[in-house]
Amino acid sequence: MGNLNKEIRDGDHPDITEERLKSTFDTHKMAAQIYNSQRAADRRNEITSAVLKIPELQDIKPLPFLSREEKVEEAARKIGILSEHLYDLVNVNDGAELYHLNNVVIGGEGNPLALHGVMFIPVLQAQATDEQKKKWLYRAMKREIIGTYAQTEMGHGSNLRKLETTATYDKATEEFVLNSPTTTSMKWWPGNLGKSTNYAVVVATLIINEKDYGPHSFMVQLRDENTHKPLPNIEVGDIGPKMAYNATDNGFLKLNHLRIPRTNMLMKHVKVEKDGTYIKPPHAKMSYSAMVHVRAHMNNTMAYFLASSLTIAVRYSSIRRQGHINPKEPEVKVLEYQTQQHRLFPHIARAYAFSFAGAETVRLYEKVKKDMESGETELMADLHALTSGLKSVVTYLTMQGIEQARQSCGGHGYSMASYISEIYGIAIGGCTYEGENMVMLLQLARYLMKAAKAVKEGKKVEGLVGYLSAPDNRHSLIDRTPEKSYDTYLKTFEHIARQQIFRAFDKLEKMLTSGLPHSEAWNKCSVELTRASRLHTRLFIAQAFARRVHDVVDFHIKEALDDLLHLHLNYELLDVASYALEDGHLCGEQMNFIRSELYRSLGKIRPNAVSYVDAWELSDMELRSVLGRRDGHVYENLYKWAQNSSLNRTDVLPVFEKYLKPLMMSARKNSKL
Ligand SMILES: CCCCCCCC/C=C\CCCCCCCCCCCC(=O)SCCNC(=O)CCNC(=O)[C@H](O)C(C)(C)COP(=O)(O)OP(=O)(O)OC[C@H]1O[C@@H](n2cnc3c(N)ncnc32)[C@H](O)[C@@H]1OP(=O)(O)O
Ligand SMILES: Cc1cc2nc3c(=O)[nH]c(=O)nc-3n(C[C@H](O)[C@H](O)[C@H](O)COP(=O)(O)OP(=O)(O)OC[C@H]3O[C@@H](n4cnc5c(N)ncnc54)[C@H](O)[C@@H]3O)c2cc1C
Repeated sequence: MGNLNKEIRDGDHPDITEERLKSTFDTHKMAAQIYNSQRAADRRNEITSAVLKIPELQDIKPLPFLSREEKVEEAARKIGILSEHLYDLVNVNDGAELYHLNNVVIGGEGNPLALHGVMFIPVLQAQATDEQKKKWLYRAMKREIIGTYAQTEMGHGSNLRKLETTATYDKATEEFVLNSPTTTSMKWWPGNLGKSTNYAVVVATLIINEKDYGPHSFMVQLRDENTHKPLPNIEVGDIGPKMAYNATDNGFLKLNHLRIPRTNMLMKHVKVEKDGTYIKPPHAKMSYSAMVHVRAHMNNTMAYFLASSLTIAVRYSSIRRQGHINPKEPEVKVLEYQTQQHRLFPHIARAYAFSFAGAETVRLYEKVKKDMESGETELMADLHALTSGLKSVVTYLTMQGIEQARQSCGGHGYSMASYISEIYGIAIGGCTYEGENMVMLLQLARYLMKAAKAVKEGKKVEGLVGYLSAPDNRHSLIDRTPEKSYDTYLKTFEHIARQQIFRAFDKLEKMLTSGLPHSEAWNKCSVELTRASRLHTRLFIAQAFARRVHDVVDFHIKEALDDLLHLHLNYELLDVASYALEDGHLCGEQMNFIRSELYRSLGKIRPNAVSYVDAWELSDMELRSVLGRRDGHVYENLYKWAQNSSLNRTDVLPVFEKYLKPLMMSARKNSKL
């Protein structure tokens, strides 16, 4: 039998090999859990190997040394080369394969086709009629045209009902007139809008006979297909540098009474007839499908970002030696410190949890998408609630985890050589895009309040909120169950979420009864409401983790996942324990029990720590991190990496003659006086 950890190679740093030899599970079999099938895990590695054989697809130099313009150019150059090899490298109908290809070759900072693939094509698939698909979708899929999704404006992103861009129907010419009447009405932020795309699905407020019908989607050609020059009545450009995503040209767009044919409104579900008659869609929010598409996939992209930074931090912690635990012995790997383990291991567990919750979410999304094609909309509210909560909680916890990973690498974590700060910048965009986190937590809260009302009225609720009408224990039985039975943990999470949901509900009801208008009462309860949404979502994540562990057949994989789940449940419970202490559901003694289980878990995870992150099978090419190198040879490569700095091209910079020398000369002269 070969090594269980598949990353072991001759010549690697002995400290990292020592870690890998301790693995109790086959890391490639674990990858099958993370990527949902052995085939998917195999394909990732096959794609990486194939890419490594194409020299033009390698980074020209480490990305942090490129200027913004060079980053934009480098991403476009690679997209061009990828286009030639695409059909040999991936199954183009498999989103996971495309995403992996993107991560290996280009990385997370963006590329000209990102929004084209992530939103433009999905919105056409979901909202275009067959005729419209013939006109745009098939061309888009062949990349004859490149598009984006232009919704957010300078003045409005969250509140779509107040978008200022108007699409006014002109019955006489059977056209819509698209207009940006104010500075704040300019589209602002859409990815790749600035310079790369020649088409956009523009979301504008539909006006017919002076009546406002709310946001609708329109296809707009932005640029000439040959010259790429902006078309008349269109002003378009880049919004400038951002915290990250700097290979992406997020853009602005001003439409000056631009006329487009009536048939450019996406009309699969909703229609404006020639005479201006408006025909409603089966569900008012069907036009929000592209956003739900991205939200449903965000758990997995966040899990990926979190796992990337943890791979870097855990590998580095296994070769970084500093300080002593036993003064008579050599300096220890920093991974031996309990504080380091506590800082990193719970986030490893979260990355796995997000991936498992993500798989369930994508399954529900696929079902709803299929239902919607035939006009069936029953599950849309469930999906919207679930994805709203998850996108908010998962992005926020990912942000925390990545920052802990960075700090756990000490000074070198702060260097771009770690690449963690770039991953952080990219990932935290997710707290904002696709619905600002608080706004989306409040969307979930609407759903939870409806369920709470039903329960109060004596009705039974089911599905995601079924636990609200299930029997509850007054006191948690957490310390009175056999090992590896997680039922009592999950029941405790249920209790906490239920209590908070009803606390928020009661507060809201009390305010409404006192005569406060609903929107004011809602605002005054909104912190409590967002807490309810978070607890409900964290319960779902824990349940999804437990469901996956329950389903695993392979003994060693199950045992290893079980250890992570145990850590997850204890860590997360401690994080939210104050809610259960408040009403005596948990007592001080049980808190001690949870704490000691947590510490025991850290010890159990420790020997497998490197293998848990190796199981994500993130190649050096995609990690782009000196600290996270698979072979553990960090120090010599850190020195090599620094040689890329343009400041090192000469021993003496011109600034010396220009500024520093005069400064020192004058100081010396003065001190002689
Ligand atoms: C050749 C080479 C190939 C190489 C391969 C390359 C491939 C590239 C691959 C990978 C690259 C990856 C790159 C990733 C890039 C990152 C992408 C970033 C994308 C970011 C894009 C955006 O941000 S787009 C803009 C997003 N904007 C938002 O999300 C706005 C948020 N606001 C809203 O969504 C809405 O305003 C609101 C939901 C908050 C409120 O809406 P509204 O005012 O209309 O409703 P109400 O609050 O009144 O609610 C009424 C009622 O409706 C229900 N509801 C709302 N939404 C939905 C819904 N979607 N579905 C179902 N129901 C919904 C709501 O719950 C209410 O129900 P009630 O019953 O009345 O309570
Ligand atoms: C990296 C990145 C990529 C993006 N890509 C695209 C794209 O491709 N296409 C596109 O159309 N857009 C894109 N966006 C825009 C993005 O979708 C919006 O910025 C986002 O939806 C948030 O909206 P906002 O900017 O209006 O925030 P605001 O709503 O102005 O948020 C500001 C504050 O107000 C609070 N707030 C607002 N409303 C409420 C409320 N009702 N209740 C309580 N609090 C509230 C928020 O919680 C937040 O704290 C992108 C943004 C980023 C950062």
